Amino acid sequence: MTMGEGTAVAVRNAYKRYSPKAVILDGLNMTVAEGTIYGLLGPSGCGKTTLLSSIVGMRSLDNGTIELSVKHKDEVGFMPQEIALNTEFTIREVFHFYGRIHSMPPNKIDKVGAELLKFLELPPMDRMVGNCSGGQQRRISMAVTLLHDPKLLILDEPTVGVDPLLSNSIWEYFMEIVTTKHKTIIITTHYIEEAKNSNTIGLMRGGVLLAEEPPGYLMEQYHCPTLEDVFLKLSEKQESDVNEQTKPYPKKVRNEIPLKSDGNFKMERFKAQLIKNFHWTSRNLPVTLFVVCLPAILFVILGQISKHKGGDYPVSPKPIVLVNDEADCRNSTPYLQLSKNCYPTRPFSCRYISLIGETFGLVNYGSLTEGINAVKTGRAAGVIQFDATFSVDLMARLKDAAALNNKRINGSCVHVWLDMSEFGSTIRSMRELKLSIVKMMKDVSEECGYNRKVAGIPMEFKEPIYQSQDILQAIMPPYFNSVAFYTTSMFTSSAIVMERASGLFERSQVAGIFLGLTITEILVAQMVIQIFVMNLQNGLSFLVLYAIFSYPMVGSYGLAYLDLSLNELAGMTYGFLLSMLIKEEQNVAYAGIFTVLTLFMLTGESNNSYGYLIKP
Ligand SMILES: Nc1ncnc2c1ncn2[C@@H]1O[C@H](COP(=O)(O)OP(=O)(O)OP(=O)(O)O)[C@@H](O)[C@H]1O
Repeated sequence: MTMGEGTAVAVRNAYKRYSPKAVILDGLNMTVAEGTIYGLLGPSGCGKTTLLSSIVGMRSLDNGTIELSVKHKDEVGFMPQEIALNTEFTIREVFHFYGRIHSMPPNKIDKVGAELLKFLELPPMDRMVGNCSGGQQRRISMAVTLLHDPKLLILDEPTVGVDPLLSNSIWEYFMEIVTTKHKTIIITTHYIEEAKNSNTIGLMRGGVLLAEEPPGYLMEQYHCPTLEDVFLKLSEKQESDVNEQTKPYPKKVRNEIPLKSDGNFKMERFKAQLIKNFHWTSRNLPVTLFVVCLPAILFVILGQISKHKGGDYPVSPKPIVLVNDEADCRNSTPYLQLSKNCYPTRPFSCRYISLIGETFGLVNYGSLTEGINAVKTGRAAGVIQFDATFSVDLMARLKDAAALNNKRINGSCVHVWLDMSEFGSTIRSMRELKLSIVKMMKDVSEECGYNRKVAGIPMEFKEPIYQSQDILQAIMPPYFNSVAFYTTSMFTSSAIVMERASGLFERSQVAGIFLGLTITEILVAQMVIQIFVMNLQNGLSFLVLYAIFSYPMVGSYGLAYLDLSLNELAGMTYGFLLSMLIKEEQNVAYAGIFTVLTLFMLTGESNNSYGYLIKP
C-alpha cells in the first residue's frame, strides 16, 4: 500500500482481538490528513486506545497495515490515557528526562518547559508530580507530549479533568499549531461538543469507523443538530445492516512497528535513563537503604551471637534437668575405686556434670517423670539421667566392652531427652553433650593408664580444608549470597515493574526507550545504578563482618568480593527476567521470596547446619 499525498496516518483493514470472542478492530480503515485535527469518537471500550497504541507501535495488529508520514519516534508525541509520570520527580526532572530522550539541549528544555507551564496553568517547576492534583498531572502529561514539538500528536483523552476555560484554550492552541506549524493531531475525547473543533471526525463502533467526515458535513448530511444524534443514527443503521454471514477472522501476520528509533544505544537516551534511575534510587531511600543495609544488619545480629558464644549458636537459655540416680554431686565427692590401679576421685556422672555445667544451666530433679514434665511445660530444654551404676558400668565398658551384657551397656549410657523444637540451639546442645562425654571418657582413660584416643569414636576430624567447623562461620557465605541475590533481584525487578505500573514504559516506548533495540539502554542504565548500590551493600557488609566482628577470612578478600558480585549479577539478571514475565509488583515480590526459599531449602545452603550434627 502506498499512502496518498498529504496523508499523515493511513490504517487499512486493521484487525485486532484480545480473545477469539472479543474482536476489537474488525477490518477498520482510517485516513488522517496532514495538518489537521482528527477527533476519534466512540463509546467506552470500543477500541480507541487499542487503535491509537497500534498506530504508535505499542501494540501490533493481527492483520492489516498502518502507514505514517513520519518515520521516526522523535516525530511523535503520545499522551497515554494514564498519567504515566514518575510521581517522585519534580516537574523539571520529568521535563528533562523526556527532553533528553528527544535529544533536546537542557536550556531549550527549560525554555519550552516554562512556556508550557504558563500556558497549561501548571504549578512551579520544582513541585513534585505526586504533589500535583489529578488535573494538573494530566496537564503535565500533556506538556511532556508537546515538549519536543512533534509533528504528529496522538492524545488519548487529553482534556479529562480540565476546566472548560482551559480546555477551550487547549483546543485553540491545537487549532493554532495545526494551522501555523502544519502539525497533525489525533485526539480521543468523551466530550463530543469539543470534538466539533476537529477537521475530521471518526465515529468508531463495532470495530470499524461508521463515518469519517468533517463534523459540519456529518450533521448536514444526516440532518442532525448534534454529533451525538449523528452517532445514534449511524449506530442504528449499523445494527440494521448487520450481515448474518460472519466473515472469517483473517490469519495473524507479523506487522512491522511503523516507527523506528535511533539504533541500539544512544548516549543521550542512556543518560536520561541513568539520571532518572539515580533520582528514583535517591527518592526511594527506604528501599535503597533496605537493600544496602539488610545483609549488614543480619551480620550484626549473627556477629553479636558469635561474639558471645565463641562463634557458635547459643544453647537454649532454659536449664537442663539432671536426674542423677548415681550420686548427689552437690553434697559429696565420694571416693571411687573402680579397679586395682584406678582411683578416680569423683563419680563419672559428677565429672560429666561439671564439664557440661560450663555451657548449660543445670537444675536437679528427683524423678525422670518430673524432669520430662518440666520440658513439656517449657521450663527446661532437656533432661539428662544417670543410672545408679553409671560409673562402674562405664569403667567396665572402657576396659572390655565386648564382655558387657545389655543391662550394663545401658547403665553406662548418659540418657538424654531434648526439646528439639529450637533447631539451631538444639544442634549446638547435642554437640556439646557429645563432646563432653568423649572428653570425660578420654580423661578417665588417661587417668587409668589407657591411651586417651581409645575412648573417642574411631574417627578424627582434621582442620577443614574449606570453611570452618564453627557453624556461624560456615553458614555466613551462603547466607550472604542468598541475601545478596534476593536484594539485587528484588531491587532490579521492582524498579522496572513500578515504572511499568505507572505507565511510564508506554510513554517512553514511543519516545524510543524500551521495546525493540533500545532495551540495551534500559539494561545498562539499571546495571550502573545497581552496581553502585551493590558495592555500597558489599562494602558495608564486609566492614561489619571483617572489620567490626573480625571474622576470619580463610581465602582471599578479592575473590570473596568477586564471588559475591557475580552472584549479585545473577540476581540482577533474574530480576530483569522476573520483571519481564510478571506484571504486578507484589507478584514479583512473591516470586522472589519463592525463588530464594527454594534455593535455600533445596540447594544445600541451609544444609550446613545439618552437616554440623555429625561433626564430633
Ligand atoms: N490487553 C488487553 N487484554 C484484553 N482485553 C483488552 C486489553 N486491552 C483492552 N482490552 C479490551 O478491549 C476493549 C477495547 O479497549 P480500549 O481501551 O481500546 O477501549 P477504548 O475505546 O479506548 O475505551 P475508553 O474510551 O473507555 O478508554 C475493551 O473491552 C477492553 O476491556
